[in-house]
Amino acid sequence: METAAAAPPRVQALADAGVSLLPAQYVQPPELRPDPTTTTHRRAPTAASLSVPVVDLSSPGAGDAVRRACAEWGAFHVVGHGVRPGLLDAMRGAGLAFFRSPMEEKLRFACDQARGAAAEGYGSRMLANDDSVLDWRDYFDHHTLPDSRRDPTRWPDFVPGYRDTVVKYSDSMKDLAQKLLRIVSESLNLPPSYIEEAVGEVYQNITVSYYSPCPQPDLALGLQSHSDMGAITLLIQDDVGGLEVLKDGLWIPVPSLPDGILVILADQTEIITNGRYKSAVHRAIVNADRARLSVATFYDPSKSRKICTAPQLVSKEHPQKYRDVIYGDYVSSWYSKGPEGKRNIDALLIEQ
Ligand SMILES: O=C(O)CCC(=O)C(=O)O
Ligand SMILES: [Fe+2]
Repeated sequence: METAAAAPPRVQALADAGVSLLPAQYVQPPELRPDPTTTTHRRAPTAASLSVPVVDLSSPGAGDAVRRACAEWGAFHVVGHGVRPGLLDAMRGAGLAFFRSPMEEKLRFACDQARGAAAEGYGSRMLANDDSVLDWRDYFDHHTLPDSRRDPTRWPDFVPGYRDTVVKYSDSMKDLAQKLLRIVSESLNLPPSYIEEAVGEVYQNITVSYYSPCPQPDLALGLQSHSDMGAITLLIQDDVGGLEVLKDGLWIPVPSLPDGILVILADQTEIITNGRYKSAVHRAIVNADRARLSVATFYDPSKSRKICTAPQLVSKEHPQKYRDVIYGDYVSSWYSKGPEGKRNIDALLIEQ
């Protein structure tokens, strides 16, 4: 178990101190760097025509567009989603105000390392593993649902309106995630409530990530390559850019879309849909000039929930791909091993 003394400094403190060389703990191995010379995953040329699809949820063709986007990308922007644009801006604004506040204020809400890697609060590192390369990122994680986990007194009190904004944002993202899960279920000819019921009671976390300017951005990652572990993630970001999605071996930049929300399918949806829809592998790169902010809202099962593939999607042509899994076991395997360049979900593959 890690001790508080071993905790790395906040990335923002390193950046504010004006370090000109990236500390060794943050240096990625050559093959994982943003522009590696040796890897199968290259970055798309800047003018690449490939970009994450945009689906207008208010249009009659939304169902078909979601089906295509899920099958081809596992990630897509939604517009026409019905969420008040002012709420998206308020959430980004609250997050930014937190990170721009004095360090001693922020540290009053530091996550408790002793409570494990997924503890709520202000933190910097994800993996408990001491030898893993660190992300060039600080974050604030909020436990927002179910209500029994939601304790706003654990969230910043020094940014006016912060707690109220997070509560409103949480409720609104829950509604949108459920609407999307219904569309996703129907797009596979499952009953509309199928995936929502397979996931069970929603465990929602909201993570605000803050990527400080990085002295040597070519050597670092803001957030290493991963897929999200739960069912579905909804992400908003500012206009700085840095999020990339892996598509057919190429890293494709995901620009921010004003008022748009990025939908990212996560691993449990891949298991439930028998791999018809894949979780999207993504990462965040950093830059030397501008800090970047994103807000990810994770819609996850409870730790005790058993996740199983929909029998309707298993057939002779589509044999079951993944073993059933208790969600808590799935999460602990990730925290103990880390992604190691492989997809976590591969550990569940059934030999065909
Ligand atoms: O900052 C981003 O754009 C990505 C965040 C993310 O992928 C995550 O928190 O899981
Ligand atoms: Fe993610």
